[in-house]
Amino acid sequence: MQPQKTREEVEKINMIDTWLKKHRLIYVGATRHPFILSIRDGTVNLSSFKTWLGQDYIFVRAFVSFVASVLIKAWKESDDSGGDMEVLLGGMAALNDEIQWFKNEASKWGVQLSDIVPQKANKDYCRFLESLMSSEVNYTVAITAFWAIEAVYQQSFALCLEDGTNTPSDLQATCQRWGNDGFGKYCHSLKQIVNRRLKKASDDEIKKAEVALLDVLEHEVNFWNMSRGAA
Ligand SMILES: Cc1ncc(CO)c(N)n1
Repeated sequence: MQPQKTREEVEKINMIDTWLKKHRLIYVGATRHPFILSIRDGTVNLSSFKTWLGQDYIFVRAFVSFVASVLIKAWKESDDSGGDMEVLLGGMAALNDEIQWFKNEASKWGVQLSDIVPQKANKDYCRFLESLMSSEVNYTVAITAFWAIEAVYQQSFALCLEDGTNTPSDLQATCQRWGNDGFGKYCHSLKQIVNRRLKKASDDEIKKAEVALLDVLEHEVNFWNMSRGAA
């Protein structure tokens, strides 16, 4: 007979779900933010949307550098039994598309990207990404943050595509970008990598990864809040 698993062992099998249960309220705060709910119910203020668009373009440029740093950590540290590098490379390819998409979208909405000044929440978030790029931060912690950053957008925008929502037709493409099934599957692959790493991680690494997740959720809420300030 197999020895019974302790509660800690059971929790570690799917650490992410354990954490999302534990930090439910802050997760919901990041994934059902009033800005997203306003897109979903069609009451979104267009100046809010444009603010978000311009700020996110700046964020994504920093994010690409962060993803490159995660790829380097994967190469150096991962046993790569899950094909981590391919998943990360796919993410980078999607970001290449995404930068072009932001440029097209900005010109469609009359947003001049060269004039955008990063707001405080954006600068804080980019600085946080930079701190994770340090070689002192290990792969498990960095990829936990990476998954969380992608998952918040996936969950948020998928919410705007559900049946019975009033998402304005000219914002559908934006919601599709992060809310589509392919992006959902990609986030799921990232989550599996994170869970696999956390199962083998030391207590210290696990603690740091949990803090990184909470930091991401807080930065995401502050990021969404910027658009509200513009209304
Ligand atoms: C602020 C923010 N979080 C997450 C993503 C997902 O790529 C993004 N584009 N911007």
